[in-house]
This record gives sequence, C-alpha cells and structure tokens, in this order.
Amino acid sequence: MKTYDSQIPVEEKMVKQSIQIFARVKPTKKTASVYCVDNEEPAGSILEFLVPKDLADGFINNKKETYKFRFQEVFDQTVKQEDIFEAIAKPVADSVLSGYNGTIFAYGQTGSGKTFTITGGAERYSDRGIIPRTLSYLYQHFSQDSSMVYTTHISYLEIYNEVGYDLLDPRHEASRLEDLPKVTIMEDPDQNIHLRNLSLHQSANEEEALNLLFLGDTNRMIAETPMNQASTRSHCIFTMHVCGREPGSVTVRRSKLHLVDLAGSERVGKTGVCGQLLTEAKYINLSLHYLEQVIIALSEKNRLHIPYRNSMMTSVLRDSLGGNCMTTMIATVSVDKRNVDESISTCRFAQRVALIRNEALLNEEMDPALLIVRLKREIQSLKEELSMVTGEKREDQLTQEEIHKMEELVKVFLDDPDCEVTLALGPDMRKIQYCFSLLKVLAIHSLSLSHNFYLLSISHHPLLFSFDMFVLPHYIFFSPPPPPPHNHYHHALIPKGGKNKYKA
Ligand SMILES: Nc1ncnc2c1ncn2[C@@H]1O[C@H](COP(=O)(O)OP(=O)(O)OP(=O)(O)O)[C@@H](O)[C@H]1O
Repeated sequence: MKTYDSQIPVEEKMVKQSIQIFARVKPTKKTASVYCVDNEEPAGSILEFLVPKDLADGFINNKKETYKFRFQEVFDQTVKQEDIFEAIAKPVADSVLSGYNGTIFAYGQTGSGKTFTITGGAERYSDRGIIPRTLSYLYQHFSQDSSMVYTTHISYLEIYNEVGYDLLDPRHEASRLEDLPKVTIMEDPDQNIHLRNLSLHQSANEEEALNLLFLGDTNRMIAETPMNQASTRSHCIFTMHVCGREPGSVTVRRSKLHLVDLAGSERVGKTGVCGQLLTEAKYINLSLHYLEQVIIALSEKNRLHIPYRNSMMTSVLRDSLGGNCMTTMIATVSVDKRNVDESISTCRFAQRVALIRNEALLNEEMDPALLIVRLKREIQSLKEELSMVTGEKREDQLTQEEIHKMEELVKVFLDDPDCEVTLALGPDMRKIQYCFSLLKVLAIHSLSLSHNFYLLSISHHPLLFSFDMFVLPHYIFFSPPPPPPHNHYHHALIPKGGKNKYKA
C-alpha cells in the first residue's frame, strides 16, 4: 500500500490541493474478469476496464475496448476497512486536527459499497467504516495531546428528496417525516452557509460520538431495492466540528470534517423501480446531476458561475467543492459485467473531480469571549496610564480590598531589609497617594518617638492600631493631621516611646 504525506506543516496558512481521488472495488463472487488494477505506476494507480464489443447486456461500444482511469490509489476487492482508513481517512483527520476543513465523500452506483466504506457493515466489528474509525482516532488524539484543549460537536444531516432533515432530532422515531422540521439553508453576506433546524451536539468522548452516529443511522431512509437490500435513499452528511486551543491562548482553531455517504445512482429503466422508489430515484439522479454540473463547472477554466445553488447537497458541500477544504473522493465500483458501464461513468466523474483545486485555509481565529476579557484589561491599564500622564484624577474610591492589599504591600516593603526594594503600585494615583499617606503617618510617628508627645490624626489603620495600643498612657493631640488615606477618619493615639515594629 502506498503512503501519502498529506500531514500539513502547521505554519502553512493556505494549502492548494486538488481533490484526491481513490477507487474501491466491491468484492464479487463472479470470476469473469472485466477489469485490472495496476498499483505499480509511479504517479498513482490505474483501474482498467476491459469491455468486449459484443457485451451481452446492451452496452454499446463501437470502438474502445479498454478504459483506463488514474487514481491516487485503487483498492482492490481484498483490501480491508482498516487499510482504507489508514490510506484515506487518517490524512484527512490529521489535517482537521491541524485546523483545516476536511471532507471525504463516497460516490458510486447503488449497491457499490458507499455505505459500507463510510459507515461500515453491521456484521463484524472489523467491518467498521471510516466514520467510527475516524472518531476513535480523533478522540484518542484528544486524550493524548495535553498541549491543546479540544471541544467537539456533531451534526448529522440527511437530504431526502431534496429536503433536509436532522437525523439527530429526537422526534425522528415517533414522527412522520413530513411532520419533522425541515433543515433550511441561509446564506450570510459573506456567502457562508448556515443550516437552520440542524442540531449540534457536544460529544465529550468517543462513546458519546458513536451513540450519535448510531442514533442518526437508525433514522436514515433505507429501503430494499432490486440492486441493494438496504439501499440508502438519501444523501447523508455526518459533520464533526473540532475546536482546539492551547490553554491560556485566545487563538482557537476551528475545523469541520464532513463524512458524506451519497445516495447511489441507479438506472431507472434497468432496475424497473416504480412508486416511491421511482420518485426517490428521480430525486437522487437529479441531485447527482447537479453535483456533476458543479464538478464540470469547477473543472473548466475561467468559469465565472458555479451552480451551487441548484441543489441542497451542492449548497451544503460548497466549501468541499472548490473551496476552503481538503477533500477526498472515494469512487466505489462494481466490477460485475452488468455494472461495468456505471462503473466507467463513476470513474469518468472521478477524473473530473480530480481537476478541482481547493484552497484550504488554516481556520484560526480569536475567541471573542477571551478577547473581550483581554481587551478590557488592556483598556483599564491604558486608562490608568492616561490618568498618570494627564494628571486627571480617578473619581472612584479605592475598595476595601484594594486598601487591604496596599497595606500588605507597605508592610512587606517596610519589613524588607533590602534598601533597593521597590513598592510597585502601578500607574494609579489614588493608590500612590494612599501609600504616601501611610508612609507619612509612620514617618511622623517615628519622629514623635524622639520628640516626646505628639498628636496624630490617622485613618483607621489596623497596622498602626496594633502599635497605637502598645503604650496607651502617653499621648497628646498633634495638628494639622496628615492627608487622609481614605474617607473614614479616626483619631489614633500614638504613644511616647512606642516601638515601630515595621522598621528594622
Ligand atoms: N468492500 C466490501 N466488502 C464486503 N461487503 C461489501 C463491500 N462493499 C459493499 N459490500 C456489501 O454490499 C452491499 C451493498 O453495499 P452498500 O449498501 O454499502 O452500497 P451503497 O453503495 O451504499 O448502496 P446505496 O447507494 O444503494 O445505498 C452491502 O451488503 C455491503 O455489506
């Protein structure tokens, strides 16, 4: 198996990349060989179909007998789900972890193995598809990476007969489809798509995410058709929103991972469906036709208008097709003789898709809530600086907490025998004045000790009170009083011969 180095260096902010295309061949019991795979090619792998001119079931082919298609890699019938995950999904999951959007979509004829590849088979644990394996990989990474804090949200959208439904809506089971709220598309002025009525569920761990996947899968529109016993009659988009942030940083990385299981195209004439199955088939074919139109428009140079708005699916996947996303397509093909023409058209479609170049951007942004806190702090400090420069006084009074803090600071300042020690108060004149007042009181008190009796009017200051009480009988009034440190004045008694315990 080939390896792809699609791990993106984090410092690169934009990655231009063509949509990656892979092919997967569904196992068949039929032995007649109509195809071959060449994985030895240096630039990718070749899937070749051999179509004899006299093909019995009506496939008209006048000239060509071989059709060759190049893919990044072709996975033949025996390739396991685990290998598909490693080669296709892991690199996309890694880019999502780095902050880029990622999309993986499976495209192919009905019954060719899209659901098996994206979601998985129900029979064996080893049949788990891309979604459960990717969830497991991502949550394992989240728990191991202590340098980042991650949050994840999940949504699961179904587009059935061109109408969007929320597969995670708890009313799904008990209600008729037509009674459920429809998911609608809204576009903001920057042409970003928003989906109304599509719920987002936070999932803290792999188990919660798997429960959501299971809930959504049980609500999908599945029906038995002549081509597939459990055919998905809708397009399903499982989306994981990942938000990563370094602890303490205001920068967040938000990326989206779309895992898309498209409904399968089917030839209505060939399968002979009627009634509801026919209506569904018409819608499926129409929306796949619109998808093809978008792909054709994107692959043509100088096309100004891309018809995204023609269908809900192309509107929702707008970013994945020619936009801000690392996108990968898996073409699922059946190599039974009777399906060869559809498989060839799937491969042709893939070749067109490979021409589309996306520009994936590193989705980094500032967290608005944290940014507000940081800016508030900055405004406060600028205000203080400004009032220092202009000499403008702040009107608001110091709080008790601030006063207490400054008293502590002065105490530490005075207790420190180091003459170089500084009293750091910040650029707030009120605090500076308050500390000067405290220091003056102490200075006067010191003087009073050498000149016998003095009167001092000071604030209600617990530090000073403690030594005011020390030698109570020796006091007289001293006038005028020093500037009051704050609003509440008290006359304190300064003793003669008292010891200043705040000085060395
Ligand atoms: N690689 C595979 N290995 C084993 N079984 C497979 C594989 N691919 C498909 N199958 C089986 O083939 C059947 C049809 O596959 P699946 O439902 O995935 O097709 P689909 O492309 O999703 O069809 P539809 O478009 O009708 O929903 C299923 O029973 C599935 O288990």
